[in-house]
Amino acid sequence: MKRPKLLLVTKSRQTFEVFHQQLTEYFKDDDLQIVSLNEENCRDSDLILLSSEKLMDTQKFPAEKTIVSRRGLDISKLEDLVKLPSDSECIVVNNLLENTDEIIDLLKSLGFEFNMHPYYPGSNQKIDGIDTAIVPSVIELVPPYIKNIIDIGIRPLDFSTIIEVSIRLGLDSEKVNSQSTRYVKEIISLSQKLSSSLDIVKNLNHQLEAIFNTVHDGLIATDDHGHILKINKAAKDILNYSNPESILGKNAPLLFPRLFIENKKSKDLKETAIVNVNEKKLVVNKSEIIVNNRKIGELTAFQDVTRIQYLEKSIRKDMQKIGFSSRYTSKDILGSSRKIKEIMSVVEKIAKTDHTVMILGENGTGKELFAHSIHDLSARGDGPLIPVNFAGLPQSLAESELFGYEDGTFTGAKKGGKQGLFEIAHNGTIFLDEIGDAPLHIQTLLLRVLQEKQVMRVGGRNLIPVNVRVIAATNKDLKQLVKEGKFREDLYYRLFVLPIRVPPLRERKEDILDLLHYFIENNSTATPEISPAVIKELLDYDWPGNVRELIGVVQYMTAVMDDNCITLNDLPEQFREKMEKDERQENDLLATLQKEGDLKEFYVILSSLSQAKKQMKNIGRGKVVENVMIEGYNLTEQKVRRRMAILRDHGLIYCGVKGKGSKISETGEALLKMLEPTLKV
Ligand SMILES: Nc1ncnc2c1ncn2[C@@H]1O[C@H](COP(=O)(O)OP(=O)(O)OP(=O)(O)O)[C@@H](O)[C@H]1O
Repeated sequence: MKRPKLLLVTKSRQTFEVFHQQLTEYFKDDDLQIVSLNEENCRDSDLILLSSEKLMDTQKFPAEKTIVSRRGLDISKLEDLVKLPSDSECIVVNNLLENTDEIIDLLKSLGFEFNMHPYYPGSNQKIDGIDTAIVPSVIELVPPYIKNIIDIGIRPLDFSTIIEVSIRLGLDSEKVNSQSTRYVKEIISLSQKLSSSLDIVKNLNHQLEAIFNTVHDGLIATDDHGHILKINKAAKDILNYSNPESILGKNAPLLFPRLFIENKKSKDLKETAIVNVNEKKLVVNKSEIIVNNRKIGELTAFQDVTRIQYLEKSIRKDMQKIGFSSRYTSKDILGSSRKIKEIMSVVEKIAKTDHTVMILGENGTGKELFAHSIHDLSARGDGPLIPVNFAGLPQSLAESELFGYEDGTFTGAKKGGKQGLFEIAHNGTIFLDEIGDAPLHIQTLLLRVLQEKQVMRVGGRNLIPVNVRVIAATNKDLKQLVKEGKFREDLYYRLFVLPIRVPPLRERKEDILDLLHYFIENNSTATPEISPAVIKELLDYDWPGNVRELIGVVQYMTAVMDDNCITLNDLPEQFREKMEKDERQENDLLATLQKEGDLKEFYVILSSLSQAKKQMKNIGRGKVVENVMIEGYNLTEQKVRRRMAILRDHGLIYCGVKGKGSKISETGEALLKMLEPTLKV
């Protein structure tokens, strides 16, 4: 059988080669002879295949055996086109306007909706803002300002043209069929790729939708004309929108005028506006939605302030639970002494200022209690109160605890870094307890925060502004530490803006009874009876550990007492020592007095002075001798003088100089009381 001859007419050599290769893939060499254009071939070819209709005009081809090829796209190059967003602006480049238009038409017919502008030699227009070109292999024609070139390659013959060639030449179509399987496979693989990326997009969309609806902020996305593109559940809840009809596409400013129109007053998009809607106060923020460098609409985000206030409250409650808020208020400070009343009135005044406070006082006097009260009474009372105790803070940790650290600063450091206590105390108060124990390098950093009101995390480079009030406390003599070079003088002056001194308990003994009764009530179910002797011991005691020691003593007494009654036996160790010492001293005194004379003689001298004291009188030796005689004791003035000197030497009486008379002391009265039961006549 004669081998049919196909004349292939193309404009370029490259196209000829692509077509040739394609046809020989489908038809065996011995089935079909493919030839290029010359006169002879034109005459005796069985079929003429033109690559483009334009070629019809170049020469008179016999119409009955001429077909114009339909051209497709190289599937292997389609992927880049598919990835290009559908509303992209691009130029389509080719050698002639009509060839360019042909590609544009083809792409449109395939469903690509890019904004395509023809570009060919001589068109010379520069289209602003376009940086993508679609080009069938002729990359050299692409203008230099284009950054993104999508080469779709030389467009091959459309599959239908190959089928037509096979039919017109009466060729075996079995091979064509088998080849078509490969073509279909390519399409399937491409569409699989596409559908898997579509799946990813679908999943992403799904996740975005979920996030959109999970946030508590109201979110409304609108297009450039204010039509709603998307609205989340929170937005509908906040705006009380329960209309079941679809809200998408509706005009947002018409539907929610207060939210959109009132908010328009803020010119700056980033500005936050407060708008009243349905008796709710909403904080509104707007931002632009930008896609491919183009603004396509706006996102309006809003929160119900009442909800924020509620959240703040519950956070504050949580902070209280973990100790980040004041545990005590001024009502917790007990005591009715003049000193405590004075200090409370100072505390109230100090609390109204925002200055640094330095609380001085011995251990256990209640410095922490005062710090909490100042914070609680201040304008920062609703903010955090962060206590830092330098006595218990390891030196190695002090800096990172106070100032925080950045991610990756040390091995084992928390991912994402950690806030320091100063940052946590923002808008509140930091209580620097036992400040005298702060290491010198930390003192330097503290000074910097106090001066600059900014902190820098360990390993960080940014300064973080903090608004924190400082209350410091110490039981040490800071002035002395400054002299010894252990405390920075500049920090000392920074801290001593408002110093207050909490007096030790022994200087305000009136408070002992208030505190005693309060703590006893707190430590026992039924209020116990307290023997007066115990009260006397408690009032006489020096309380080196102050209120903290008193709490301990009450706990001890209520634990060991019998029959709900506290007696001398229930006093703890430190009292027993004192009582034994007192007893020893008493016995020593009695022994000394007895050595010097009759105890009764001392008794009458003391009793005579005690009587005079009751009458608010100081009496001289002569009067004492007189009184002693009245009592029936015949003591010479000399003897009386000697006994009075002994009493004076033991602190039982005071003797005035030059006839000013003498007076019984408190210890003298105590001894008198002790001797009374046995010696009183
Ligand atoms: N005036 C007061 N009224 C009621 N409780 C008090 C009073 N003063 C102190 N306390 C109680 O005494 C205990 C010790 O007080 P706080 O810890 O405030 O003393 P501090 O001076 O800070 O001691 P330190 O210097 O040892 O830290 C606490 O339990 C506190 O509640």
